[in-house]
Amino acid sequence: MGAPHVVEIENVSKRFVIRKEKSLKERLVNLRRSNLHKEDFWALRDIDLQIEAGTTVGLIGPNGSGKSTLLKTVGGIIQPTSGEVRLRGRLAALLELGAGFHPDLTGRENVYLNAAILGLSREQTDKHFDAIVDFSGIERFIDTQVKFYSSGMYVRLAFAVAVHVDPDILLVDEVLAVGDEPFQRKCMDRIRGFQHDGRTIVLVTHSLDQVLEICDRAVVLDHGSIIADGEPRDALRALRSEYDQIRQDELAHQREAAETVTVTEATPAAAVAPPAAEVTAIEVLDTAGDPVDTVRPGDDLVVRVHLRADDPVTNGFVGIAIENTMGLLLYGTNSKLLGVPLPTLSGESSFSFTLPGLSLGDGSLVVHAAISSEEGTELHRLREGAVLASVTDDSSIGLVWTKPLFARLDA
Ligand SMILES: Nc1ncnc2c1ncn2[C@@H]1O[C@H](COP(=O)(O)OP(=O)(O)OP(=O)(O)O)[C@@H](O)[C@H]1O
Repeated sequence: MGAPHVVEIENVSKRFVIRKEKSLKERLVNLRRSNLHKEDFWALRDIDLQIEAGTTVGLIGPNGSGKSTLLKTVGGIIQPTSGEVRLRGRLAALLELGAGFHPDLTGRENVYLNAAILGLSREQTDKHFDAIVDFSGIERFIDTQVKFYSSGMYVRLAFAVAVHVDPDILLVDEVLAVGDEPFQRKCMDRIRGFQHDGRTIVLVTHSLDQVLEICDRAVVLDHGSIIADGEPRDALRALRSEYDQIRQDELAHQREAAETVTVTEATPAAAVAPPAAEVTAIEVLDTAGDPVDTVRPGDDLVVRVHLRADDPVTNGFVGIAIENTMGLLLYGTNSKLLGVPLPTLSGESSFSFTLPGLSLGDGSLVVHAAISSEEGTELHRLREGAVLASVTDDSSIGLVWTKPLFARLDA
C-alpha cells in the first residue's frame, strides 16, 4: 500500500468573474448602465489530485493555466467554486509576495504574526526566532517596517518563517525566484532537507530543470485542467509539446494578422508574416546510409533533416539537437553556427549533419530538428523525430564517454 494522502483535491473548479470595460459604442448605447460587463472565467475545471505523504510535486504549465490558483486553493487562500480540498497535517505556504505580512509592522512583528497564523505559540516562536532571522539574512532590517522591504527581503523572511514552523506540507509558489542566487540555493538545500525528512512539498515553477532535479512527480495544467500527471520527464514532454503548439498557433496568428494588412497601408515591422515551413522528418543513419537505432562510442552518425517550405525561407537556418530523455541537451548545432549559408528554401529540401566520432554515455537519446527564419524565429521544430540508444562498454557513467588510461603513480 502506498503512503497516505496528505492532500486530496476532489473535483475542484474555480470561477472568477472578470469585469471588462465596454467599448465606446456600447457605452453610448447604454448610457445609464454600468460601463463594465461581466464575464465568467473558469481558472480551474474539475481538478482531481491526490498527493501522497513524502512526495515533492511540481505544478507546471503555461502562463495563466491555473497553477497559482490551484496552490492557493490548497493553501486555503481561495475557496473553490465547487469541489473540496482536504489536508492532513500542518501546512506552511509561500504563495504571494508579502501574503501574510502586514506592511506597517516590522519584520520582527511579522515573524510573530506569521508564525501565529501558521499555528505556533509565542514561546515556540521565541525559540525559533534567531534561527529564522539568521536564515533570512536580513538581521539589519528586522526592526524596519516591511513596507520598506525589497521583494527579495520579503521572500527571505517569509521562506525563513515557513521552513521553521515544522510543516508537514510546504507549498511554494514561484516567489522564490525573486531571491538572489545564493538564497535560492539555500532554499533548495532546505527543500532537499524537507524531502529527506519525508515532508510533502508542492511547488509551482517555470524552471523545468528544477522539476527534473527535485520533483518525484509533475502535474501539467493547461487552461485550468490537468493535461499530464506522472513522472517528471513524461510530464515535461507533454508540456514541451504544448509549448510547441502555442508557438505554432502564435506564428499562424502572426501570418493571419499580416495577411489582413492591406497593401496600401505602410507595413509595420510586426506585420511581416513569418514564412510557413515545417521539418517533416528526421533520419539517423550510419555513414553507409543505413538507418541506425544504436550508437556506440566513436561511431560516425549522420542526421538527415527533411523540410518543406510552403513560403520561401530566405537566409534561414536548420539545426539539430540531441537530448537525453530527461530533456537535457547533449549536443546541438545549426547551419548558422557552422557558418554555412542556406539557399532560399522553397518546397521540399533535405540536409545532412555528419557527426564524426560521437562519444556519449549510456542512455536513450532523442533527436529534434528545427527550421528558423533569418531573424532567428523558430518556424517549426520536430520534436523526437528520431530516437536511439547510446551503448558503451560500461567502463564509466555520465553523459559523455571516453576510455581513460588509469595508472598508479607511486609504484
Ligand atoms: N482574482 C482573480 N480574478 C480574476 N481572474 C483571476 C484571479 N486570479 C487569477 N485569475 C485568472 O485565472 C487564470 C489563472 O491564473 P493563475 O495565476 O492561477 O495562473 P498561473 O498558471 O499561476 O500563471 P503564471 O504562470 O502566469 O503565474 C488567469 O487567467 C488569471 O488571469
